[in-house]
Amino acid sequence: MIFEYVVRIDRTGRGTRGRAAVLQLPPFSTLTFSAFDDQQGNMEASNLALQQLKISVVHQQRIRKYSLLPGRRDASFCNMTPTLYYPDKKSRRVNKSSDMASLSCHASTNKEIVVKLNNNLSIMKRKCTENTYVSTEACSFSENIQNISSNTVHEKVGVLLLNLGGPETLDDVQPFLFNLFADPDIIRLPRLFRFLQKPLAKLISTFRAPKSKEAYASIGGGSPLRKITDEQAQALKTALEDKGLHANVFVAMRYWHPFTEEAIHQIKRDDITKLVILPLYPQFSISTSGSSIRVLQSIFREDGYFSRVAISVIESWYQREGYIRSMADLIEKELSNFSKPEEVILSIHSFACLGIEVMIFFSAHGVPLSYVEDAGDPYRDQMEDCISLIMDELKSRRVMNNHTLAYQSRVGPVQWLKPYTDEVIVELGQKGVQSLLTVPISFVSEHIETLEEIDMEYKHLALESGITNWGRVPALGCTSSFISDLADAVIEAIPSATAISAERSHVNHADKDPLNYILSLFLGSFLAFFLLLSPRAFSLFKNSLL
Ligand SMILES: C=CC1=C(C)c2cc3[nH]c(cc4nc(cc5[nH]c(cc1n2)c(C)c5CCC(=O)O)C(CCC(=O)O)=C4C)c(C)c3C=C
Ligand SMILES: [Fe+2]
Repeated sequence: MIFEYVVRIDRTGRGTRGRAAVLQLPPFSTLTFSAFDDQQGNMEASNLALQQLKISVVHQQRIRKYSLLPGRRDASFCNMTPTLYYPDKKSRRVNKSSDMASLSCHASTNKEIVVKLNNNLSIMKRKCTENTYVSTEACSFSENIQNISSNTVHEKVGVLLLNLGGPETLDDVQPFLFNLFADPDIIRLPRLFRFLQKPLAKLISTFRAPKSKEAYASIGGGSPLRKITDEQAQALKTALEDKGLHANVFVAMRYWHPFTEEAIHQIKRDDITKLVILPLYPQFSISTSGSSIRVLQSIFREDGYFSRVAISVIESWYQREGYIRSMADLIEKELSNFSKPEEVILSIHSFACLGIEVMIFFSAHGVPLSYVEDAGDPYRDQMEDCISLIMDELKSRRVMNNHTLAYQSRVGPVQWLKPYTDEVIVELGQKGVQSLLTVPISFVSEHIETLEEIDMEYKHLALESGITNWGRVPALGCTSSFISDLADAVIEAIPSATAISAERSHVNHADKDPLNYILSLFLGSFLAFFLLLSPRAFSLFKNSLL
């Protein structure tokens, strides 16, 4: 289904500031906006109009706002896929004058799209489709809801879950760490030094392995990640069946078994024709979802099988109602176990300053600061947004506790996102906070950093710092409301699955340039010599890893 709207640029200034049109969309419909400027008739004005068009998706009481900017594809945001069509290239709106650009959004079940009009824009008219009516104030549709199974009757749908992976035995720890540090999205070396990636990974993994082994030994001798992810995959498959979609669910781990290649083999074996890629990280980071997606992209480009597969990537999903509600449920439940409700209520009014209130302490896995500040990683923004959504949800349930966010698990000598979890715990203790409820927020399974770092190291530090009541919210795991929401995310992503570009990966000519190569060899050897043979640099380097 395609719905089209025309947004008119009104140069007379007669438009109404802040007016909103509410469009109620049936599942799997497409909404196309076009902008045109009938006085000027040029593309620039149309693009400008689209830049000014603010589109929000209503999640019950909450409204998430964002602007659709030309060139920015924000595929997963609010379950909408904005795409700009330029009339001089390939536009469906060929019957109109050339001063149009259109924007199409795939909307999902029960969503309302609110189009906020700025001062000089107005929604002018609706195009096409039967049973549809529209006004400048409100537009709604009464189309039949498309049946999921009819949509996919000739298709074999696959869901590919992406995760980090973890060592299953203590012997796996060093090779697992090698795979992790050999990832150019984890240790981001300048191009000139890329050839040092593997030797450096070998060095760092060898130094770090004893400390990591100790941590894995303390949680039973290995990571629980594979088992939990397999359980989540099975639960997701069942939830999809319950919602009428038969799909095979695969797991691709980035640094340990089952590796991405193993999942790819299974996808081909099962003749999958539509694939939804779902990272098990709620927020996007270059170092997590980004790294796994990069590996997949290169496989898809090289393997002809995937030119026939329609693919949809859900890059992040922290903003989904089901996830936010499930997190709020866990926090609320843990708060009620933590302290008697009267205590919480009293603390809100009068005892907060005495430190009686339970502080909700979100602890996210950190990333180096340079990822966010230099490489444009949206991780910190998404994390902050995620936390404010959870807190809004809690407030709507009258849970009024204070909260704070800090970043844990830093590795190496560089600066990571601040504040650091360990430092904040000490500060809170000094300020007289007595009760802390820790919420691991960047991951949906129990893993080494919840079971060892939070439950053992941080708990110990908190108790030492004067915090007397310590609690921790469990990871979501297979919580049914959460898995059901992931299933909805998959179903909603299916209509936007498209064939990937047939374009093959190209080798950067700079990589082939002999002068560059010699220069990087020389500088790389110098760095290796400096690190490995200078005792002082060596010990600084080693200490920074431990
Ligand atoms: C959103 C989650 C994660 C981000 C972001 C992330 C970035 C990141 N991690 C390292 C280094 C290590 N991570 C390790 C384990 C680990 N990391 C995550 C998640 C994120 N990492 C998880 C879930 C796990 C645990 C897996 C398990 O076995 O249970 C480890 C190994 C453990 C240890 O030695 O501490 C390292 C090392 C970097 C450098 C980084 C960003 C650049
Ligand atoms: Fe990590």
